[in-house]
Amino acid sequence: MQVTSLSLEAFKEMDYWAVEKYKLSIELMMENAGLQLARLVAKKATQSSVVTIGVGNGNNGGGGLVAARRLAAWGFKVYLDVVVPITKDLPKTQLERALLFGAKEGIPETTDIWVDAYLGFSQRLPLSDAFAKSIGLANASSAFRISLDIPIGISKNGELSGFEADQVMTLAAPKTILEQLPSGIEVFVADLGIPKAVYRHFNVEMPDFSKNQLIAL
Ligand SMILES: NC(=O)C1=CN([C@@H]2O[C@H](COP(=O)(O)OP(=O)(O)OC[C@H]3O[C@@H](n4cnc5c(N)ncnc54)[C@H](OP(=O)(O)O)[C@@H]3O)[C@@H](O)[C@H]2O)[C@@H](O)CC1
Ligand SMILES: [K+]
Repeated sequence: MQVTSLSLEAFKEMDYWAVEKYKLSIELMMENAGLQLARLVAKKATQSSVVTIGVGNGNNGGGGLVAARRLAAWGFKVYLDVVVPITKDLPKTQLERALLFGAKEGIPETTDIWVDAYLGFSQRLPLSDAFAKSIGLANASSAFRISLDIPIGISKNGELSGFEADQVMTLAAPKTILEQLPSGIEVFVADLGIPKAVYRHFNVEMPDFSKNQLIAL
């Protein structure tokens, strides 16, 4: 029987398969993730909106930085809340690109849309104080809040004690951990470009990305 959502462990395996068997690099998939995230932010934004994108030192942060670059390229005001030093190669390159495109480091006085690309599926709880501080500021602000892939601070059974997202844009396939989120939170799934054969191999239903690469669940 096909399943419609995946555990984080199963998703990591699926992802590994796409990289190994189809030479789909993380950078390519990150580009797809970041573009869809930028589209979701832009739908909510006006040209005067201030967007803050929070990033950590991993591929979740990397996806957020691609979104930052795309949004800056479209003319939006983008700030980056860089919580920890960005030392890993790919996120570091994405940070350089986003800054060259006009994103600014720091948290502005007011934010209209706050994006959580702090940490994704490799997050361990409890979070360090630096992440907890940023989450506190985001939750206390009046910003509309969007999480990339899974919210930072979500527990294994889906309790949301971290970033209080209004929307979550998850990648490639729905994740079971997101099924426990409060019903008011809108969840979207975005296409990473993983082929149907990989979904078939893992017995998971592929969302119909043929018409739309950003689908509301
Ligand atoms: N197809 C794909 O795979 C694609 C994946 N993409 C995205 O990648 C995401 C997964 O990325 P990821 O594995 O790099 O890890 P991520 O969740 O960003 O964490 C980063 C690092 O943070 C650290 N850390 C953990 N817990 C911590 C804590 N409590 N306090 C402090 N630090 C902590 C830990 O580093 P360590 O401490 O182990 O050195 C960890 O490695 C995924 O959710 C999706 O959004 C897309 O970009 C496109 C394609
Ligand atoms: K996140």
